[in-house]
Amino acid sequence: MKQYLDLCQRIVDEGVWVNNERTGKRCLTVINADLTYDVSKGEFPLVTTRKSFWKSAIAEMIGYIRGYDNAADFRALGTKTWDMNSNDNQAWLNNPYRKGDDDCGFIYGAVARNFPKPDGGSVDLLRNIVDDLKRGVDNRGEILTFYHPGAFHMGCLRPCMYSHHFSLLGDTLYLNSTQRSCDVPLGLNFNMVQVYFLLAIMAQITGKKAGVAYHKIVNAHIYEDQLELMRDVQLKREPFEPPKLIINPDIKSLEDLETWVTLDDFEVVDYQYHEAIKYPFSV
Ligand SMILES: Nc1nc(=O)c2c([nH]1)NC[C@@H]1CN(c3ccc(C(=O)N[C@@H](CCC(=O)O)C(=O)O)cc3)CN21
Ligand SMILES: O=c1ccn([C@H]2C[C@H](O)[C@@H](COP(=O)(O)O)O2)c(=O)[nH]1
Repeated sequence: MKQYLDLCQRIVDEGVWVNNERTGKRCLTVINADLTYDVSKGEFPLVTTRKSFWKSAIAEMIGYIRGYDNAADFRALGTKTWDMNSNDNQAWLNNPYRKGDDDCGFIYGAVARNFPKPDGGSVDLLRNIVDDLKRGVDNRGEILTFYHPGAFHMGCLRPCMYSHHFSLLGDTLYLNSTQRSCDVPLGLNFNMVQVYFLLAIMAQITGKKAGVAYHKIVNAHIYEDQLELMRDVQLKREPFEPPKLIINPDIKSLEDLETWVTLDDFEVVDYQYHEAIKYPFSV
């Protein structure tokens, strides 16, 4: 939590205004931030200086794991986060690849579970990583990537947290996640939860101990219409002690995550938080 608040304060104090063409808004921006979550110690990075809808964040990551490409599927799992990007962005609405209402196109997990090979066919990156880790193999390239520049024109948004690199030291699993672009008031609130969750659940389904997750952010920004709420409301609040994330121990495989798992399999205990803040969302 301190790491999050320090980053927010750094943007307020040192950020540079940058015009963003896609959204037509200005963003107060810094370059490079490194956040660390010790999953072995249960350091769940949930924001306490406003109510965080952590279930939405976990639902989004499960949707990526399942390879979803449709906002209706994300909604059925428990998150509305893809509604606006799939249905409210004019450039995407005009895109001939859009298959209809709620279609997100070729994004995130849809790419990673079906990564096209230049010589034909595709690779299921996640399946391969899970199979390797289960056998105790780390080939120094256990990289779950959502980033395919040759397919950007076929999706509603380029992936922001685009790479998750897993490593084994003995039977302890580590994760390095990289994010190219970060909406600190809204997106990061979810992305921190997702990095922690991804390491915890991958350790659980591969039979390894969870170690540390390292979260690298390149462009960290606050949109102009979010700044006042961040500077004058959220940053004036005192954080509470962090809560704990409890995951159903019956989740034992990638197939479990793909089939029967719901948000009822996750619980957050001892979550004390300040009241919700509604930050504007830029499509
Ligand atoms: N501008 C922008 N920022 C983002 O963070 C973002 C995107 N676009 N596009 C793709 C996804 C969608 N994400 C989202 C979308 C909506 C919320 C949001 O509205 N959060 C509210 C309410 C959440 C809820 O009720 O479940 C929040 O207060 O956190 C957060 C992240 C993260 N990503
Ligand atoms: O997981 C996510 C997804 C998206 N974001 C934010 C970061 C940016 O504000 C926008 C994406 O815009 P680009 O023009 O494609 O950079 O969404 C996030 O923080 N986390």
